[in-house]
Amino acid sequence: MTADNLSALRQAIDDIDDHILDLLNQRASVVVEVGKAKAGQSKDFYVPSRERAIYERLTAANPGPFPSEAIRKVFREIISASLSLEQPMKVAFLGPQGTFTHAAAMQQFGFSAQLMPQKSIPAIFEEVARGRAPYGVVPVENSTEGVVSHTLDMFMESELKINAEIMLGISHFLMSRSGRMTDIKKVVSHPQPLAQCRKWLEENLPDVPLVDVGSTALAAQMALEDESFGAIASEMAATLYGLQVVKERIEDNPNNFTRFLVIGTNTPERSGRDKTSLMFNIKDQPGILYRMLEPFSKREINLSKIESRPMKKKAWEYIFFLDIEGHIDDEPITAAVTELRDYCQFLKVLGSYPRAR
Ligand SMILES: O=C(O)C(=O)C[C@]1(C(=O)O)C=C[C@@H](O)C=C1
Repeated sequence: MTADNLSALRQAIDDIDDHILDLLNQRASVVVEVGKAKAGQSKDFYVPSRERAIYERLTAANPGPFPSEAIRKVFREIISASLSLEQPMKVAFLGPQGTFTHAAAMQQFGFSAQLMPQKSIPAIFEEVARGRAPYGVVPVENSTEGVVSHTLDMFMESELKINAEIMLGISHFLMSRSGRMTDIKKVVSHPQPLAQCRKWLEENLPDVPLVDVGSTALAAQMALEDESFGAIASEMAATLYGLQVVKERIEDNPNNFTRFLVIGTNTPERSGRDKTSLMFNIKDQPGILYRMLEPFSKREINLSKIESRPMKKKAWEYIFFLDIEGHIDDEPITAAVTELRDYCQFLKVLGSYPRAR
């Protein structure tokens, strides 16, 4: 290739980039108009179903060679930046910076959102309930460790609604100041990641004591202070805190996902592929467990999750959490929930929201 040829190709790229920039600005101007129209109708600024439809339409229409996996990431940032023109998007999440909840919030809301770290799950509910952030992100279940009971318990007291779900593939990284395995005299992390890396730790650091701390990000901060600490945290935490990665992806099960919920004050519009979460307490009667599922099975409504938690106020009474496929405004779902209500002492619809991919 000659130098002339290379500069001609670069000129072609500059021309295309100018065109992309022009189109981005045209798009941003339209989004500002959408914002004004929505404000006039008191509609929500953040519309997860519309965002999902945009990603899916563009991925399906992509002729290549631009990689389809990158389309969501690029448009995630375009939408995030556009949304910030409508309204600065504040999102409370379980901090400190670098937690998996931080990564989930970033995946959902992009870099232009104003992410606000909180000390606890109740603090996130509080920020949203008080209107200091329109949305919050909380972890709800992990594919290997099960539910995050703090989050389910919060729904017992809170009137907030689920607005979206986020699925995040979880990979654990061992990190330290020096990046040398031989310097590690203690391994620190949240109890869940420690449990998820149990086998790897037994095989590779059998005599090193394990220390539980409140979050993976806190573990990363501790490793930054003390060279003899190895922290198990996200790749994002290693970058944020400037730690050296000792070993990547040390989780025993590579199919490790955590599901997060976006909580807000409203119920999002129907998207056509939704999920509804319910919470209820049933009257104690023979056969009741069987009967509570009948309204769903006879309408062929798919249940994606059932979970029970002890009711704190009464011993041996339980609250059920049920996820079903469909939106609460879909006729069969409304009918099934009305029927279920007859067997319940109380029933709360925690939200209808677009299903994650
Ligand atoms: O369609 C809307 O309601 C918009 O506000 C526009 C837009 C976008 O940039 O396309 C921005 C934010 C919403 O969450 C969804 C889509």
